[in-house]
Amino acid sequence: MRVKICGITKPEQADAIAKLGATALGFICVPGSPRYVTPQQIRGVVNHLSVSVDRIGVFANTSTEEISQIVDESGINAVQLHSNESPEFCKKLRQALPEIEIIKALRIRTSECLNQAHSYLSCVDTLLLDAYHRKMLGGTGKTLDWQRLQEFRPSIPWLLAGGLTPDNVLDALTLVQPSGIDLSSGVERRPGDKDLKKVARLLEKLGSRVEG
Ligand SMILES: O=C(O)c1ccccc1N[C@@H]1O[C@H](COP(=O)(O)O)[C@@H](O)[C@H]1O
Repeated sequence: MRVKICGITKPEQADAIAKLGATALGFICVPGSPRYVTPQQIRGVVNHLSVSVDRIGVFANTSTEEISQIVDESGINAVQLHSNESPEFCKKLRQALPEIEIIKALRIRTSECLNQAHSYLSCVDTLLLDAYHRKMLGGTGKTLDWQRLQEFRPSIPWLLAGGLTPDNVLDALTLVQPSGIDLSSGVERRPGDKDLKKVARLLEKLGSRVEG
């Protein structure tokens, strides 16, 4: 299982989290988020890494041109689209960045929102489910109704996000079978400042479920 720790801002925390066994680090490229980092800051973190992990940039309604430029400048190898990006936009981005993993986040307000997944299956590599919040795009700490996700088995890999913590992650995983999980506020002291003890506890709880 993939384990993504999102909202990284500090080079030394990124390297420590990767060494603890996380398989992906997430960087918020959404201005206005308290976890926002510039492409140069991401480059600083990526250059500081001593182990190999996926480096995922999180975007919200950003143009393909701007995403391509940030990919070049920062050294990320995956792009997470966390707003209202259409399947057509995802196809255009795939053409612009054929080597880059594209992850489409769906913010789930009602069970019907899960039906949107079908439209993205042929144009992205991975889906991500996050909880809907009226005012915030992400990093909300709000959980999804895992019971209602039991039948969610898309034909492409998917990540479960939304309010996961070291304390509730195993409860979530007894109900749903995602290909990976994504945590931000559940493993931090304050936005952008990760709590390494919480990350260690998370990875300890996951044990052999984490992919090698
Ligand atoms: O974290 C943010 O500030 C953020 C801003 C804009 C879009 C997405 C954002 N974060 C995403 O939120 C989920 C997890 O949040 P949490 O674990 O509930 O705190 C994750 O997918 C992040 O990439």
